[in-house]
Amino acid sequence: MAQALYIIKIGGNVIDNPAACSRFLSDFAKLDARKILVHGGGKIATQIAADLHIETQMVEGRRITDKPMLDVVTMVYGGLVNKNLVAQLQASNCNAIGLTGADGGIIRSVKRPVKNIDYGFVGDIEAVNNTQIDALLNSGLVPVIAPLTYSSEGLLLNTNADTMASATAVAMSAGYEVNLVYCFEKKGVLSDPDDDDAVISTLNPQTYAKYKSSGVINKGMIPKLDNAFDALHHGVRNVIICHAHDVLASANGNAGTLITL
Ligand SMILES: Nc1ncnc2c1ncn2[C@@H]1O[C@H](COP(=O)(O)OP(=O)(O)O)[C@@H](O)[C@H]1O
Ligand SMILES: CC(=O)N[C@@H](CCC(=O)OP(=O)(O)O)C(=O)O
Repeated sequence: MAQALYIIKIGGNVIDNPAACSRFLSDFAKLDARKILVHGGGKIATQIAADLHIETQMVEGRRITDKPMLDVVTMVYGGLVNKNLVAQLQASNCNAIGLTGADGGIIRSVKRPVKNIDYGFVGDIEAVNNTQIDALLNSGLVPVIAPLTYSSEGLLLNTNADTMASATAVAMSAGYEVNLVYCFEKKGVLSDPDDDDAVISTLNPQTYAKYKSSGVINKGMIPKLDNAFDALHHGVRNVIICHAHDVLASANGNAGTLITL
């Protein structure tokens, strides 16, 4: 059997909460396996853009990224967030290396074509260089990947972090048994939005369709789950959605929502 690899995605609500984030990072550092961290940071980008009097516009969970907004997300994701995560992991004896999709050419995308909506400098992933990522893992490094990609024309493009994690998980499945874990600020996918303990233990496409049509699953959870099912359809072994505090428990299958086909 191929070796296990954990690809863990951490969302912007946790990154924006210093206590929750440092608890997560200390647990992530303890995870004794090959691992990759993919991070978001949408909430901080929105705050810093507002400080600079740049308005945020989201359509179906995706940020409209004009040139001023591209500059903000480049500084926030590629700099502020990525380098702080790396520094904290280094302090926990985890040999992290921070990368955008452009570094080492690890994730290439194409600027999203304009149809009804012009998303601006947003990338749709075309290729993940699993050989290059594997070379980093083989040298004992832990990649920490920011939600930015590059195009063959040399553009830097804003790319959703859930999709970065899913595409990386699919590409790495060529050589590993990949466990993809989406960590956020709730205990899992909930069957009652007002009850933080109402965690759905297993979600398959049928139950997903039911909860989605009743409106129980909505907003950012819909693209996250679409990415989760997509990963399972393309060779990823396991997908879990759980609280950032439960990252170690989830690695042992004891927390969150298990996504199945
Ligand atoms: N049934 C549900 N269970 C849990 N969260 C849900 C559900 N439906 C919608 N959500 C929302 O989905 C959000 C997670 O998606 P998103 O905002 O994209 O998070 P992140 O930035 O962490 O990736 C939660 O903060 C929550 O508000
Ligand atoms: C194109 C697009 O929407 N990109 C996202 C990338 C950050 C992200 O996905 O952050 P979270 O995981 O914290 O939501 C954005 O700028 O919000």
